Amino acid sequence: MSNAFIIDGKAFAAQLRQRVAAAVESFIALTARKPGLAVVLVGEDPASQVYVGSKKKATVEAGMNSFEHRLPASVSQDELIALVETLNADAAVDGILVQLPLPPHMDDKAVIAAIDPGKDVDGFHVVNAGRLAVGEEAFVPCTPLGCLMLLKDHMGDLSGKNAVVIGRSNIVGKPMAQLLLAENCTVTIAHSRTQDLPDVVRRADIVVAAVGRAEMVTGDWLKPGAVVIDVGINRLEPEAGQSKGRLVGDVAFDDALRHAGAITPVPGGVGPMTIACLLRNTLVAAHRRAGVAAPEGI
Ligand SMILES: Nc1nc(=O)c2c([nH]1)NC[C@@H]1CN(c3ccc(C(=O)N[C@@H](CCC(=O)O)C(=O)O)cc3)C=[N+]21
Repeated sequence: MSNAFIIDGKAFAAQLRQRVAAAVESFIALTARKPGLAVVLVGEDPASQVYVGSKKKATVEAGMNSFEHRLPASVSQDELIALVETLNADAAVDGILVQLPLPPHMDDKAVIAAIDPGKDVDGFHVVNAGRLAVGEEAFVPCTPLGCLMLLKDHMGDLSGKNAVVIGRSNIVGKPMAQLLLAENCTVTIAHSRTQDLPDVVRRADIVVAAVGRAEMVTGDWLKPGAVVIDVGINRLEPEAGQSKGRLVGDVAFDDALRHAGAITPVPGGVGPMTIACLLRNTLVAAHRRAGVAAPEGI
């Protein structure tokens, strides 16, 4: 079989960011204020600092306000929740993102529960998870939303397709399955206890890999022509003479290329879509809070 089509998430994300930036201009013309995203980072995890930095840059490039709050890892959960409550009450803040993971002395669930669901642009609050599950308008977590956009752009109608989601996290696996179900896919959620995982994956027209294990899905697991969305971002050990290891996904990319119909690369696939969807959700939150209709098709 010939090589798979490579789905360019980076290019799609750049276009989405342009559409968001244009809609931000119209929003400002209408309301005389900029949409605002507050990002809260607790502690000094280097990877989290990089992500927060790129979110800030993208937010400002889209014409929105970025409010960054960096707190020491020693901060108490009550102090963090007090900050979230201040942001809930701040009229200039449309979206609130508390960077995960939080330090071990904190309960992610309690902190997320403190976020106003109308400002929960990560879509992690139980109110948004519940709305998604019952088919009401909800903020959808950015990574699965970005995956769905790439799938629909590449495949068109997804009705009746067999989709296998590998991974059952609240952040990716579960909302991804809900979105695919809403698109009329037949959805299987596979996970670490799934029996005969390669056989389960072999039935899939659509494979979304979100397990966090480097290059776990190999080409022989794939039905020929399957569309593969690789959510994993894993850094390998550095090779001799290198300071940084390579970034790889949960799919063995070169191997999968010979079996798949299409596949997202890592980097340059799902990652950039996550940030673009965060801007998109913030734009939508701003419109809802202002009581004006959000533009179609964003
Ligand atoms: N409350 C919260 N919301 C999040 O959305 C959230 C979070 N916490 N914690 C951490 C994860 C991770 N995450 C990524 C975003 C963009 C890339 C991204 O753009 N990656 C680039 C490359 C990055 C690189 O080179 O290191 C790519 O895949 O092409 C990756 C990962 C958002 N997260």
